[in-house]
Amino acid sequence: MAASASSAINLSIKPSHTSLSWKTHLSSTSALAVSPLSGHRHYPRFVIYAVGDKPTVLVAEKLGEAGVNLLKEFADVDCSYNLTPEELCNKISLCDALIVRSGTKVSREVFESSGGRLKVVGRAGVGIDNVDLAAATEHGCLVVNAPTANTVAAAEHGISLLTAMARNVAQADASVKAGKWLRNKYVGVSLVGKTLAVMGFGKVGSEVARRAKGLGMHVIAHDPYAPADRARAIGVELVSFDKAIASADFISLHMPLTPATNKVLNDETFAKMKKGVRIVNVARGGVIDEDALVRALDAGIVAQLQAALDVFTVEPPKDSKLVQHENVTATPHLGASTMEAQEGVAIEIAEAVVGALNGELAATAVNAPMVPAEVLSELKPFVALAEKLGRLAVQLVAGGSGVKSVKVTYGSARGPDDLDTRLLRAMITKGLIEPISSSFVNLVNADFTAKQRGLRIAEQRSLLNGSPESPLEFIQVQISSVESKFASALSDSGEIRVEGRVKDGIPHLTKVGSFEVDVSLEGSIILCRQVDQPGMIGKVGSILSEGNVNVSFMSVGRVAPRKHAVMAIGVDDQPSNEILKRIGEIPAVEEFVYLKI
Ligand SMILES: NC(=O)C1=CN([C@@H]2O[C@H](COP(=O)(O)OP(=O)(O)OC[C@H]3O[C@@H](n4cnc5c(N)ncnc54)[C@H](O)[C@@H]3O)[C@@H](O)[C@H]2O)C=CC1
Ligand SMILES: O=C(O)C(=O)COP(=O)(O)O
Repeated sequence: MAASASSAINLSIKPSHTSLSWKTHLSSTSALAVSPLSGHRHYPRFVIYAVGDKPTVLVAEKLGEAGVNLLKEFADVDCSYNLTPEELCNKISLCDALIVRSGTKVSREVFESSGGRLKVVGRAGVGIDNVDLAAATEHGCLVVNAPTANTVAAAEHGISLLTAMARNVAQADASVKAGKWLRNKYVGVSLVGKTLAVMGFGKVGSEVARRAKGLGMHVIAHDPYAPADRARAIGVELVSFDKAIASADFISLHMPLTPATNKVLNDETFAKMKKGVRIVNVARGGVIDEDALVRALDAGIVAQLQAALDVFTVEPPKDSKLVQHENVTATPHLGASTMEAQEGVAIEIAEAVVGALNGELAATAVNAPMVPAEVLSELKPFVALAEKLGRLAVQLVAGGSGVKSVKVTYGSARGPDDLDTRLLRAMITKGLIEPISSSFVNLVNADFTAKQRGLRIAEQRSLLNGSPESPLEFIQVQISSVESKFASALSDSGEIRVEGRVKDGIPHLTKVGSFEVDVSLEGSIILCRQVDQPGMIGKVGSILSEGNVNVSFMSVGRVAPRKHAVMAIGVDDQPSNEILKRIGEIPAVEEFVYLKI
């Protein structure tokens, strides 16, 4: 059994508004808390739900036509380019999704201004450094990108800059246009046999490496996370950062901008480079300390240092010293700008955004687990079960208790590595939190919301014998250190315990406390503890039928004949207060609770 846990503060249970019970806990039949999204809850939708019939997608930067057309089949599309930050914040509360490229800052203010409506941000490209991911996650907003369609375009642009810089193409072009003919001034250097250090050996970096090999260069790479066999397959040696920058004639940057890569080329690192090194940056401006680069260029610390830059810390760049420098070749962030890449990126992001708005898990999710499609289809019924068990368990907690600690046990015949529980944990969290708060919980923000509310969820596996055909046999949810409004839901060790299984694709409640029951988790449930005796099912059934409440399922779990029994009754309709009161007044009924699923 493996256990993992998230950290905790305190989750207070408000006075019951989603469940009713008599005898052990008297409360009124106040209105049920129904979120505007609750109509979708019975579907295994993982991430988000579109609000209204047609969602609205704001496309804030130029997107290829094929992508816009694809979006229009599904959504109202508002293509508004060049919005100021204020205009974006004003518009966003009317949008379910936002699509941007690198030119739009999707800041915390954008998420805060959305009033909870913004559910997907699509980045039509790779780098997501212009999106505040922490704020997106806190607001339950999925961020997806289009990570593959512009790889070749960026690699080709890197190679263009490399070759153009080696032969002073940009400078020579400008001088010819200025009426000069300076054949001696613009003598270049050859690429063949020179060492190229590729910094960041991911998709773009490895394509640059492949092309540079074709130009006869000796290619080394630095990437702490790249698999050695991928490098070996292309004939590239992975080396340390210091070795890469010290031995390179050319350095090409292809890592993302992160706290670790911010200004990774600086005064200190420039000083370690070879004389005459040439640097290409098609990644992000922020990986170079631009002031240090200007200093290195000016001081000639590195003789004939040259740089070819497609990206800048601030775009368009404000530092004219850098872009005006004679040894600098500059392009306006054109790496992804080919016709082919832009069409590809537009389709890739439109499909991801539409999928996410339809509640599918996105394969390119940046701030949520990516679950392969085949795993997803297997897990679907268990995802529904997980949410319902969470929802039931929390409704069994007596008002005033603080839920801090939840233990989830997954009963499975599969090996420990064969079950991805992130989705299940998120849905249990959703079930636990939504009935008692106004929070909207989804796969994106489940762990964050749990942590923020002080809800610790420990997961463990119970390895079962038997056929591993199904990913799971049962899920058990236990809430410890709380009082229950239905004492029979407490296990021998004092935790609220509910357990469920999937039968014929439908989630069933199969255990409450120590009592075995079997009731399908659809509609709502009445749990009743009574002294086991003939006629109980009939009595409860006839009271419900007098209230025109349709019973979908009934099951009785008992410890022994004529001793205590728990009756679980599935009902399609919500019984009135009066009907519930009459059930409570049956003399053999010791306690009961009405639970909304
Ligand atoms: N100029 C442009 O228009 C374009 C720029 N880009 C930028 O290029 C960069 C790379 O893109 P992809 O190759 O698609 O991403 P990727 O994720 O496939 O590759 C990035 C690589 O950088 C590595 N890395 C992470 N931290 C590192 C560190 N501290 N030192 C060295 N390597 C590190 C990662 O392990 C990964 O292998 C991104 O910043 C992206 O935004 C991408 C496309 C177009
Ligand atoms: O994909 C990336 O990371 C890029 O930098 C491309 O940016 P763009 O979409 O052209 O603004």
